[in-house]
Amino acid sequence: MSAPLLKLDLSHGHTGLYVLSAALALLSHLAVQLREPRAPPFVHLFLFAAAAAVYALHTQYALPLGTAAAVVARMAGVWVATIFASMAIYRTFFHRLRRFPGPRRFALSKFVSIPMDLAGQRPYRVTRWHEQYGSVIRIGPRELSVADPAALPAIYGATGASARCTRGPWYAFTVESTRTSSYNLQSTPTMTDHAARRKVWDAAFSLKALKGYEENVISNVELVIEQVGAYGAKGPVDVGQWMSWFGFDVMGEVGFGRGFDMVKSATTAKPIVLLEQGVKLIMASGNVAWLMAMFKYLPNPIVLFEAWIRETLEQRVREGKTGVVEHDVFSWLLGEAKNQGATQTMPELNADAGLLIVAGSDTSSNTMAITIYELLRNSGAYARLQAEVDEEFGIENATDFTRLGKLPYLNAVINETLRLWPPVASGLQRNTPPEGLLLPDGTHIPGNTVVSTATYTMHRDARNFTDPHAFKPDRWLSKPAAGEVFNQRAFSAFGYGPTGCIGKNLAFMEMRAMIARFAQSFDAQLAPGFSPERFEASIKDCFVLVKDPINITVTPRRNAPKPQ
Ligand code: HEM
Repeated sequence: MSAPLLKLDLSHGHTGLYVLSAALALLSHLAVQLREPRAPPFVHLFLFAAAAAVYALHTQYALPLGTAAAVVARMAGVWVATIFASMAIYRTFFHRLRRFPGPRRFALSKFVSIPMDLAGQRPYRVTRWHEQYGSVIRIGPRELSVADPAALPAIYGATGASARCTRGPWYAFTVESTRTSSYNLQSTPTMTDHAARRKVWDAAFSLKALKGYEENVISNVELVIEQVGAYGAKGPVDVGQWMSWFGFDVMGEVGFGRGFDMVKSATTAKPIVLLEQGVKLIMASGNVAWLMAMFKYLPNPIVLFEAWIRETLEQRVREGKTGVVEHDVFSWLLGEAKNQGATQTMPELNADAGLLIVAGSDTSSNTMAITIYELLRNSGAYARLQAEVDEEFGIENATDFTRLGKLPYLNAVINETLRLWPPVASGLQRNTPPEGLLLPDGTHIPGNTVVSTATYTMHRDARNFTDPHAFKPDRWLSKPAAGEVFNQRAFSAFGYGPTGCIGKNLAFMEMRAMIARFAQSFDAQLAPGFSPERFEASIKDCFVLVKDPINITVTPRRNAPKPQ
């Protein structure tokens, strides 16, 4: 037996070992102070140290293996308890964010946020905290939430300190959870790299490119109208489900020429089932970096969806070379549309394909479904929309995108729905640069702080919108009356600045055509027994909005315009 590296007297028990664990925990805290552990190496180190300790106690101190393992398990317990206590004390009394108000528990650890995110309650809780503590609050150990519209340019703007911000840790987590481990456009950390990458995407969403997608959008809208008509003749339909199928079908086809045929088959395709499970995992586990990064080592929906994307894209690239595919987003990202090669690597393109499906589907489909819900829930709104569409289009199908863009009430109902139910409801995290950020109200946000604006909160704030919880499309149509407020600067459903939604125009194409054609084709009502209160309480923010079915009855229009 060789001499022990560290001489410990274990003849009077193991107290010395536990004191050593506590001391190591304090040293570990010092090592990771100001930074949250980000990646599995941290966990690997811990597991390696534990295994080494068992081995050393067994071989160097002749403890039986079982006893050595039990002692090390207790040492690990002491280590964990000490580091948590040390972090709690530091974060409460010494941290640079200690002066910001907010719910105390949430300042101690991101673990505390997991149940809230699993339940999809983040925007609602954050709103209550803002009401209680003010406009700038601490919602995590090194995280602040801001509910002041004037702060949007300061945090997300293209110039000044905001341009030196990087994407917050949540974006890195979404990358760390994948095996490709490649950034997509949205998660690209620095604003300079993002701007370079966005140029490629800009071409795919130019007016010329959008024109190429029109036919595809229209044929998918028409298929929904046909299917909802057929299924609606048999009984109530869940309009949320139909819009979701439509959203994915369009994104598959417009994205890379590969629809999922979900509207046609009235079933959810396997990759989409995986995706829906995966995004919930991201939302909940994204609070704790190393937890998220562990997922990629286990079979889980995210890596299975990733594998599907990889195969689909490889096939798309092969087809592109034969010149078969045109008019899809990837014809631009792959450089086919301009007869050039792709400027991005294959892992980057895979990551972007995943982003396209995630960012472009549930966002628009939730908005379409909830717009139809709001129109049916609010007396007279649906009939008013029908009248507007009839007046413009008569017996012609309402699919001319230029004319749809000019219908005031149609656009107002979509915007009002986005205000009440923004599909990206929680804040978009930024990491502040070393010098920090100055907000317009004079608040200085220290460097290396995670900060975001609270979209849902600002949309539901009576200081920005009179009667903020009511569906009132008219607020978008005329100047506010005396004593009323309409602060359009607070409306940030599509994000803000250079990282704002690139798909906004495509989303509006889909939403306008779908809602107008729906109103033109059907008389509709919320199904008997449907409870709006229960439905609204069911809406959760699980990275995408998750909600109960919206059951409605539809019948062909009785008073539709007739040919002259
Ligand atoms: C009602 C519909 C939509 C809403 C409310 C919405 C909202 C948003 C928001 C808030 C962001 C900023 C996210 C961030 O900074 O992390 C964003 C980014 C993005 N959206 Fe949308 N979106 C919608 C539809 C679409 C559609 C249809 C597409 C695709 C065709 C799309 C593609 C993207 C992409 C690629 C980004 C990342 C942009 C970047 O980082 O530069 N979105 N969207």
